[in-house]
Amino acid sequence: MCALAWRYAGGAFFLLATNAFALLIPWFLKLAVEGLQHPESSRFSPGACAVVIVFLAIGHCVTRIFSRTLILNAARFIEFRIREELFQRLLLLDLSFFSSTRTGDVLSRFSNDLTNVRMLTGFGIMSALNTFILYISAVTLLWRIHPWLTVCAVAPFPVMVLVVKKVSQRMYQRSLGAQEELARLSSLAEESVSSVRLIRSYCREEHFQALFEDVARSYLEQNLGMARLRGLIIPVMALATGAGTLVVLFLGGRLVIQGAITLGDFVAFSGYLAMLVWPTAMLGWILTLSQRGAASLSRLSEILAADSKVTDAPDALDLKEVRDSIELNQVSFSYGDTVVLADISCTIKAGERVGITGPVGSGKTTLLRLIPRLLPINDGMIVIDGHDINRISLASLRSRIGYVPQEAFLFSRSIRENVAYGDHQQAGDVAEAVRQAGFTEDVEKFHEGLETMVGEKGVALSGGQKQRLSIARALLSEPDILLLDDPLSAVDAAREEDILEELGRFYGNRTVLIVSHRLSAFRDCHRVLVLKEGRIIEQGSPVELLAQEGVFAGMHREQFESGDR
Ligand SMILES: Nc1ncnc2c1ncn2[C@@H]1O[C@H](COP(=O)(O)OP(=O)(O)OP(=O)(O)O)[C@@H](O)[C@H]1O
Repeated sequence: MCALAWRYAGGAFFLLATNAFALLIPWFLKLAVEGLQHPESSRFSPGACAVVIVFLAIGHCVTRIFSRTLILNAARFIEFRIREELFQRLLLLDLSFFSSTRTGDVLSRFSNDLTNVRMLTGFGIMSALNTFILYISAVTLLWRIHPWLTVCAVAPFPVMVLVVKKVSQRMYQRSLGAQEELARLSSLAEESVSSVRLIRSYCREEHFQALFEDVARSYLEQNLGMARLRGLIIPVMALATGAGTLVVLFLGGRLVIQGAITLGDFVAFSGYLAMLVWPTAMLGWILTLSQRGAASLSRLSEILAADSKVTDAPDALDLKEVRDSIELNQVSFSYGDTVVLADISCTIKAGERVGITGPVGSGKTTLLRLIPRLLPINDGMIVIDGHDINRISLASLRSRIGYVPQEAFLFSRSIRENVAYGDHQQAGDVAEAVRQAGFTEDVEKFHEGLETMVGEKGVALSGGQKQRLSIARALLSEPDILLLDDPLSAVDAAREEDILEELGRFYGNRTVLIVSHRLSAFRDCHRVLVLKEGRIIEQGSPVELLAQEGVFAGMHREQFESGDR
């Protein structure tokens, strides 16, 4: 049996013990009362009963601690494992999952849904077990004292279960609402803090103040509503207990007078009935908890069971180095029903530098993302060094490729750590990569050089600096293939010249694909592909394309005239 099952089994054992101790207390109270009434015929003196009750109370307390610790900790372990697995799955999921799922939604699965599952597997299971044990044993004992009195006394209980279930459901809705308002409040506060300059320059302080007040008020109302509901539960329980006690007092009292039950029986009966009140209220809560937990489990399993199209084939091979060409054979790609790339075929020889340009949305980024398998190929095939990339292990394929995405993502760490991010062996020369990316001059201006912290998402760096850091990160791993997605869009023309000079030296024998709107980025390229609506409409060396007088030549003319070369 696994450790978790042992914890639950141990927890159940201690729950049994704790209930046994609890149930014996009213029984000894009964014996004590009978001892007081008939000292001559009773087996235990009231004093002996009091001592036993003290020991029973201690036993009850100790076993309760063990049962709670074992079961609630088991739930914590379950939560820990699901969280781990969830995160592992998230890192493996296809990019399409992230395009179709909101970040807030993913985060809420990590917080709300995991909490619901923990509550179900901890408190839920413990309370269900406890209620089950207590009901079986207490009702049996009540029945033994007097069957009809038992039926009358527990009659109001189903009403209590229904009311608590209803109230706890509404409380859950309120708590969801409150959490959503809190999330809105936090993101509004974060947005306001990060855009404080913009708010001031447009004199929008009052507007944001009013917006914040609205959300804060709605958060307050949700919480007040929750407090009102919570306040309802106690009177409901008191009502049900009172009704039960009234029945016991009225009917039970008469039974004592008639001599059908003893006074001790009456005391024990009242004790057992009181013990049932809390577990009965719990029953309503457990029902809500299990509905909520089941819904959360199914939301979590959507991620846990989500299919990833980009995975390693069972017999995936390791790509040690890339010596040969990259071939694209009739490659197509669609986002849903929208065709983004159609029938792309071309061969990029080893060491060739290929520029890719075309209008906005023509599929350039998508084409680059297909090569390291960041997106799955819908149709056709990409072959590197004679191997279909779907048969190459993802880790080895990606380790041979340096990819500089359009938007540089930086972690809030130092420049050095950001550059060395992909260098698992920490063998690369960070300073050299920084130099090759044309970033040295900027780094030297910072007091702490490479150790400068870049702030959250690199707020302390300019757009161009972020891009160059991103290039340095890709260069550090000395890749055989370099994929650059508009890497110089935020870099000024003078700096672009220097970076291209440095990059040109780094290119060496590497195969390079560089996407750019600025044609000047293609100065070292042997060939340029022009994409339009997902198809290659022109290709050739820059000189050949200029001579063709097509789209490329038109773009060149425009940029030449506007001075953006
Ligand atoms: N995650 C996505 N989900 C749905 N459609 C997408 C997604 N990403 C891109 N697209 C669409 O695919 C098309 C091609 O996008 P892509 O980013 O490849 O174009 P691009 O040529 O690189 O554009 P740009 O020059 O602006 O960088 C666009 O029409 C875009 O709207």
